[in-house]
Amino acid sequence: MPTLELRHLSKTYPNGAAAVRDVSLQLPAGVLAVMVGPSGSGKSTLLRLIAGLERATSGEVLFDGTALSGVPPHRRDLAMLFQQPALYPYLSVRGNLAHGVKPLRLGRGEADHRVAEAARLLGLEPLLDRRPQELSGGEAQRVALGRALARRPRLLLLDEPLASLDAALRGELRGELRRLHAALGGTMLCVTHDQSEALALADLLVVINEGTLQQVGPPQELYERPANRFVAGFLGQPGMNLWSGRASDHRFEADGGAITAQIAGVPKGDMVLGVRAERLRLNDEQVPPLGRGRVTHVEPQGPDAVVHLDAGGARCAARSAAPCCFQVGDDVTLGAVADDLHWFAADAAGLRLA
Ligand SMILES: Nc1ncnc2c1ncn2[C@@H]1O[C@H](COP(=O)(O)OP(=O)(O)OP(=O)(O)O)[C@@H](O)[C@H]1O
Repeated sequence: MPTLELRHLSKTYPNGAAAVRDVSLQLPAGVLAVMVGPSGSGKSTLLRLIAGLERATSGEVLFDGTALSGVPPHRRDLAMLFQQPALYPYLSVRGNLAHGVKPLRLGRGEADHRVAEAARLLGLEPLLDRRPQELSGGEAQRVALGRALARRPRLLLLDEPLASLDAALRGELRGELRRLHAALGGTMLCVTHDQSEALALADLLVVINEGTLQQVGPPQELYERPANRFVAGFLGQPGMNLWSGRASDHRFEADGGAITAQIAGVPKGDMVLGVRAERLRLNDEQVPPLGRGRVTHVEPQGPDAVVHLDAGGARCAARSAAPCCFQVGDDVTLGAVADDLHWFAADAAGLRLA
């Protein structure tokens, strides 16, 4: 039985914003799921609906098969962690952790044990007597996480918990979240708009756009076989190269004519060709050619570089090992093996064809 199930969940705010549209989703027990999507795509609204902080316009949230409508937030066996940790300024770290378990009315011994365990797991022991204003941003976020974990909720909802931290701390806390999840079990649903964070964290990735669920699955599967053009373009740094064009007689020609490819097994007509930047080969005679492009700029990224190109008026990008041998203005051959070509419908839904 899945822990959390959303059935045809929709939310339209009184101002007419349709933030969540007919979302159905099942999260198996014990999974670390990460929801990702652009700003304004409805991620926070979905979390708030699950937590009971917003009322759904239609549809249901079920927990272990039981509908939660009418169950107030504090009666749901879940904890929610926000982007800005809301700690009680007049309580010490110990007091803040203890406050998390207060509503559970545990015996003194058990409450103390939960606080000590959360402090140990999150490395907060040296900070237990400090006040929130004496903590760094990362420490404060760890206390908020510890307070949520001390309750041992069966479902932990995290809304951009790492967004206010610098890159190094984000990486550290990301590792901690994974470790805590492995140590404590329970189901976690974490929201982020940072897709590289999502790829690194998730057992299960949930992609949402304009309030609509786009695809759910293991991150690598979504990266390698995106279900539609949105997922293809959203995941990846940079997102997948996408060329609109037309196919006929086993041959695709992109608008502008600079890119062509052989195709089999897809219908004729308007469609979109996709190739991941790391699979787009430059001046590589070993792979079938797709066409030609001109280098517009080169972005060094340490171990490799992103080479941006113009191919017949369409922009695209390729990854090239460092040191990068391409320069602005270079005219290069683009190529890719057949297995690295993705085909999508040209209509608004943009579903994967092959
Ligand atoms: N309380 C509200 N009243 C009216 N409209 C709202 C409210 N909260 C959110 N919205 C609208 O609903 C849509 C989804 O917002 P939501 O905050 O859920 O998106 P998000 O994906 O979490 O965005 P972000 O990544 O920027 O936090 C947006 O169009 C937003 O303007």
